[in-house]
Formats: sequence, C-alpha cells, structure tokens
Amino acid sequence: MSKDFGKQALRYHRHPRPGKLAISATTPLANQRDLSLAYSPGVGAACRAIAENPLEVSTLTARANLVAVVTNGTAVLGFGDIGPLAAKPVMEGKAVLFKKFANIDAFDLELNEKDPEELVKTIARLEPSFGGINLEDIKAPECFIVEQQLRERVNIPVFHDDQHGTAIIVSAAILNGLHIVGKPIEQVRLVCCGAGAAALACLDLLVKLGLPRTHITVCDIDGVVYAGRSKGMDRWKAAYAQETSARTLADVVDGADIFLGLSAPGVLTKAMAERLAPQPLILALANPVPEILPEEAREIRPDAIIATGRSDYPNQVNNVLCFPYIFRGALDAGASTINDAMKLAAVQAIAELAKAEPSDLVTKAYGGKPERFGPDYLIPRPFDPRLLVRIAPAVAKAAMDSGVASRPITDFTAYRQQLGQFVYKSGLLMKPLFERAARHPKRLVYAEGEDRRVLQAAQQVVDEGLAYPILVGRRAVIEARLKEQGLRLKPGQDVTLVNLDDDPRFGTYWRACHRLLGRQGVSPEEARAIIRTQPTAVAALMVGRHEADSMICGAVGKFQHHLRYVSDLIGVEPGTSRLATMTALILPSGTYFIADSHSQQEPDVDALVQTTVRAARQIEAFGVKPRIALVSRSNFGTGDTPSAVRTREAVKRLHAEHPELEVDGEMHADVALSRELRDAVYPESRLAGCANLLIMPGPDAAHIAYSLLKSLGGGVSVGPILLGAARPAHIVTQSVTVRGLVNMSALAVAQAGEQDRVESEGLGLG
Ligand SMILES: NC(=O)C1=CN([C@@H]2O[C@H](COP(=O)(O)OP(=O)(O)OC[C@H]3O[C@@H](n4cnc5c(N)ncnc54)[C@H](OP(=O)(O)O)[C@@H]3O)[C@@H](O)[C@H]2O)C=CC1
Ligand SMILES: CC(=O)C(=O)O
Ligand SMILES: [Mg+2]
Repeated sequence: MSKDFGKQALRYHRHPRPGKLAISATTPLANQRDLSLAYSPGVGAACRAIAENPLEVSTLTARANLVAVVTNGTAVLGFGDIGPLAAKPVMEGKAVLFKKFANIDAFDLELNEKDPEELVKTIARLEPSFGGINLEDIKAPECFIVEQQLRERVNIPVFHDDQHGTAIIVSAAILNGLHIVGKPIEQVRLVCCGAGAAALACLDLLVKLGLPRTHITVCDIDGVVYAGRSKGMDRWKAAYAQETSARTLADVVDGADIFLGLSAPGVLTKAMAERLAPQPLILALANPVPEILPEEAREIRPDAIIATGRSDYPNQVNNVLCFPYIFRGALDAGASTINDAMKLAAVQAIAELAKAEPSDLVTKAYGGKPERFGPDYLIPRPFDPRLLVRIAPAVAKAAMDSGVASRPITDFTAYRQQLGQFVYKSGLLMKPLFERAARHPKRLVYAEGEDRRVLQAAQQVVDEGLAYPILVGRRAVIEARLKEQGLRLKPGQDVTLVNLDDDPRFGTYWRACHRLLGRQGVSPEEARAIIRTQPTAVAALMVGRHEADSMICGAVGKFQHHLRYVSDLIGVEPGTSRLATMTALILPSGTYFIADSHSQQEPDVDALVQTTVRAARQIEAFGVKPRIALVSRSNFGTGDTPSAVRTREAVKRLHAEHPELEVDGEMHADVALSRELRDAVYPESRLAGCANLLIMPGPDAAHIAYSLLKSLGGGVSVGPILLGAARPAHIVTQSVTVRGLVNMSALAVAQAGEQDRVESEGLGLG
C-alpha cells in the first residue's frame, strides 16, 4: 500500500464521522403517538405476540434480516492474530457490504475470547437476536470447532465466510479458469499454500466438484503437509497429507496446473512460478498482499491466468462476491442452515454470470470498457448488480430442494423482481408498465440501432418479452457489435433491421418526409439527405406511418435535434398544441415527478394546463395517484410577475375544466411538499398532503430543480418522458444507461398498448 493510499484510507475511515456505518430507524418517531406505538405501551403488543408464537419474531422485529458478523481477531486478513479491537474495521466493512450489496442489516461483534468452547457458548447465546451468524477471521483449526459446534446448537445459518465464502468464489474461478485453458478438473494437479480456514474449505469444495484428493498437495508455514508429519498438524490438515518425500513449496510446484495461495505475502517466488505447468492458474489470494504480485507472475509466466483477492487487479477472487448473496437467499427462504447444496448452487450461479453478456452498469463502474469472459475476466466484478438477482434465488431454491427452508419461496418470478427492485431502484415504479408491456408486446423502433447500449437494451427487451425491436442501422456494424458484446440477438429473427442504404422503402420515406417538411423549406434533395443520415427521422416516419408502434431515440446527439423530427414527423396528440416532458425522480424520501412544457421557454396558460393534464395521466399509468402543485416564486398570490399570473390562471382553468384532479397553486416548492407549511398560509388548498407532481413554470426551472434533486437526493431517475406526441416516442439523454433504455422501452410499449385500446374502443371494437 503506498503511503498516500494509506493516508486516504485513514481519512475515509475518519470522515464524515468515525467508522463506516450507523443504525437508522425505519419507522416514524416524530410525536407522542409514534412514541407510544414504538415503545411503551405499544411495544407490549409485539412482545406478547412473539411470546405466544415465536415465528412472529420475523414479522414484528428486524431479526429475520439481521446477521451478526462475529470475530475474535485471530486471523484478520493476512495479518494474523491482531486481536478483536484491530479487527473491527474489517468487520464494520463486512457489515457495510452486507447492507450495500444485499440490503441485509449486520452488527459487527468483536469478542475478546480465544477458547473455542467459550466462543461457542457466547455466540450460541446470541441466537434470539439474529437471523444468521457470519463468522469472520477466526483462525484454523479453532474456526472448524467453533463452526461445527454452533451448527449443532443453533437453528439459524452459521457460515464461516473465510471458509465457505472463499471456497465458493475460488471454485467458481477455478471452474471457469479450467474451462478457458481446456483442462478437465479430474486431471489437473493443484498446489495449495496455506492449510488454514480458507485453504482447507476451498479444497473440500473442489474435491466435491471432482478434483481428486490425490492430485492436491498442501503446504503451510512448516512446509509440505505429508503423511506422518507431527509438527503443526491437526486432523483437518491431515485429511490432505500425502505420502511424499517433498518437504517445501519449492519441491512441489513442478508441473502444477493450479497454484492456490491462501497464506501469506510473497511466498510464491518467480522461480517457483516458472516451474508451474503450461497455462497455469495462479490464485494468489492472501490479503492485502498476495503470495505473488500479478506483475511479477505475469513477467515470468505470460501464459498464466492470474487472480488476487484485491480490487486493483483483474480477477478479484474475494468472498465479497458470495457472502451477501448466499445470506440473502438463506434468510429469504428461512433456511435453518447453509448446506452443500446451497453452496454448490452459488458456485454455479457465479460461474455462469461471468459468461453472461457484459452489463453497462459494471462497465461504467470499472472505467468504460465492456469486459467479456476470458483470462482477465474469470468471475463477475463486485459491483455487478446481477449477482444479487442470480445468486440469492439459486441459493433459496437449493435450500428448498434440500429441505432446510422454513419459509419456502412460492413465486420465484416475483422474488427476482423484488431483488431487482433493490439493485435497480426504478424497478418498483416501472413494475406496472413492465407488466403491461409484457402482456402486449409491440413493435418498438430504436433510432440509434448501432449504439452498444441500445443493442444491450434490445437484448433485455427480447429476453423479457417486452417488445419486438426494430433497429435502424447498418447490418454489418450491428452484427459486429452484437458479436463483440456476446449478445444473442438474431437479426431477422428476434430483431428487425432497417438500413436505408439498401432498403426499397427509401423512396417512399424521403417522399413522405418531403410532404411533411416541404413547407418548412426542405427541398426534395434535403429530404433524401435527411432519410439517409438522420435515423430519428426514419424512426419517426415509421411510427407516423404505423410501421412501428413506438420509438426511442436520443442516445446520441442533442435533445432538441431529435425533438424537431419527432414533433414534425409524428405530430402532437389531438387537443395538444405542444410537446412537454416529465421526469420521475426516485429519491430515498419518495418518488416525485417534475414536468415542464419543454418546447416553450415561457409557457402560456394553455401550455401549463396541457402539461399538467398530460403529466397527470402519465403518472396514473405508473399506478400512482397524482397530487399536483404548480410551483412558482409566488405563493398563493404573494407575487404578480407575468409567470405567477399565468400559473394562477392555469390553476383556475384546471379547477374549472378538470375538477377530478387534485391540483393547486401557484405555490412555493417547499409549500408543495409540506401540508403543514401550506396550512399555515392557505389551509383551503385543494391539494392534500405532499405533492408528487411539480409543474414547473418553465424548462430552466425544471432542469435546475431536477439536477439539484438528483445530485443532493442521491436518487435515480426515469425519463425524460415525452408528453403529448401523437404516437409513443421518447427522446432519452446521451448519458442514458441500458437500464434507462429498457425502462423507456417498457413505457413506450405500454403507451402504445393503451393507445391501441383507446382507438379500438373509439371504433366500437373494445
Ligand atoms: N481472497 C479472499 O477472499 C480471502 C483471502 N483470505 C486470505 O487467506 C489467508 C489465510 O486466511 P485464513 O485461512 O482465514 O487464515 P488461517 O489463520 O486460518 O490460515 C492461515 C494459513 O496460512 C498458513 N501460512 C501462514 N504463513 C505462511 C507462510 N509463510 N507459508 C506458508 N503458509 C503460511 C498458515 O500455516 P500454519 O497452519 O502452519 O499456521 C495457515 O495454514 C489470509 O491472507 C487471508 O487474507 C482468506 C479468506 C478469503
Ligand atoms: C476477504 C477475507 O475475508 C479475508 O481476506 O479474510
Ligand atoms: Mg476474512
């Protein structure tokens, strides 16, 4: 660790307050009534219910989602026995990872006790408090005794992370590494340096996966673990003792296909690495300093696949990829233990995820270049949101199949969706639209069909059955990019390609374009150029001509540029004069929608009314009841600027023409968000509670409010959603993510379905 990085790490731990986590309340505690519910006398009802039926503890307390991270500090990372106090930063860290990656609450408990029997007694007494026990950094062989005895005594999952978390991720990495070099696990020879908690658990699991025990040679601090050795031996190591005259690591590395290091820094020298078999797997996993640094290993063995436990090299083989998710699955299924079936399910899920298509969120988190399965990408990265969605259900299912689940999951689709909502925060809001789109998928044309994010989104859209994608773009480019990203889409089969360089529709389209734009000074020659060079114009014409049901554009280029083609070639809904936009912001405090009449800098009364009505209808499609405030610098008549007067007038018209809407204004934004503030100035307001739709007095205000809230509120957004187009069309921003594109795709398809329904009812077909 460089001096500078060490300083940064200390600062990270000191600020903004000491340590890395805190406890926060999940229920309101703002007044006397809350207090009487949360504490005496209300809490008594919860106590009595649990006394009568202990299973109620899972519904009335946080226990079912609470894990104890327990250590005695005897094997802290690769530092060894530095004691429980110095272990606390690692345990706090594990607790943070539980929370961030799997939404599991964890307490770190550092115990001043080395005797295994005493440790067992203390930890077993914690059973009423926790839904699971994660043992951490307890040295071998004591850790084996502690875990075994605890498993016998308590009825909740006990999992020694350094053993099993490590074993699971090491197994996934080795399976994938062997797949790449084409060596069957039954035939390889493995040398393991370290014979402690992590090493022996890894070997046990690898043996279960088919590695013959006789192909394994183990070394510890005293050298080779051989049959008949007495120094530093225990029965767990003895299980791997070989009949051999070799005595040191240097004696046993010749021709080994795998070096597995779970021991101490620098024990594998370059000279030893040189003697490994061709295309060896070198897993140097001691933390924070590995058995050999990747640059040294690479220098001597350019043919090797190299992994460490660290995040600053490729192939981070670290139990962080496992423990949050295996506990998530175990807790959700109410598992009484974590058994071999659950561990093997986790191995399989992790190994398979590495082979899946790259995720743009992972690409973003790791500096921009999509990673494909291969020697430098053996296993998924820790910031891959799919880890939760894939591992936890696999583990829960294995718990159920192996008969240890007390709360079996009945609907796995719903369970995956629920996990998805945690990792993709927009999931809950989007759910009704995804369901509608999946029920009636429609033709959806993507103007930027060559864009890598669009291709990934189209793959997900096809996988989830949300739409029949049409991609505007050159076939050769699309095919090359599909291949490069490992996507499975088959042009002509599950996506349609439109390439106007060689499409017979070219003539029809440019003439249609000229018909629509001819009176805006566009000559036939220009119309031809537009159709050849502006994919948004092509997509808009397809939608306008009912050759597609909806469109998405904007991943490349400026918003206004796309807006022009959408408004000129698709047009606006009857009764609407202009297009408007709305964005949903999903913040920790709730979901808020911000709308503005995008194309008019100073919207007139008509535009404000139309924007409000269109935005309200769109919010209803999310299954949310709109509570609308037209916000302004004026608060119920305190100002008379032209904008305030127009807003006031718009509210009057809304009250008269749309009495069904819960809407009021003009008002300050804080007054919109607080009933109390509103009551203080205008208790007669037609808006009850907190507004969830803020109609802005202009696009500048909307943009500023949106970006402030997004930066300060730490939320995610869905949008911009274009309001008022004659047929569903959306213009995303250039920074859109794949998830953002999939969200907008579901929205566009759901809108198209709704439009079809309304039209067919209008024709008497409904
Ligand atoms: N990447 C990951 O996800 C993980 C990495 N680890 C790393 O693995 C290492 C071991 O952790 P853990 O198993 O929990 O600890 P243990 O204390 O249980 O085991 C340590 C083992 O390493 C052996 N050892 C120590 N120094 C040397 C040496 N110089 N040469 C050979 N063997 C040596 C010890 O030998 P002896 O038995 O003779 O004392 C012991 O067998 C640590 O560096 C830890 O950071 C652990 C868990 C996960
Ligand atoms: C990663 C981990 O748990 C360890 O190094 O101990
Ligand atoms: Mg550990």
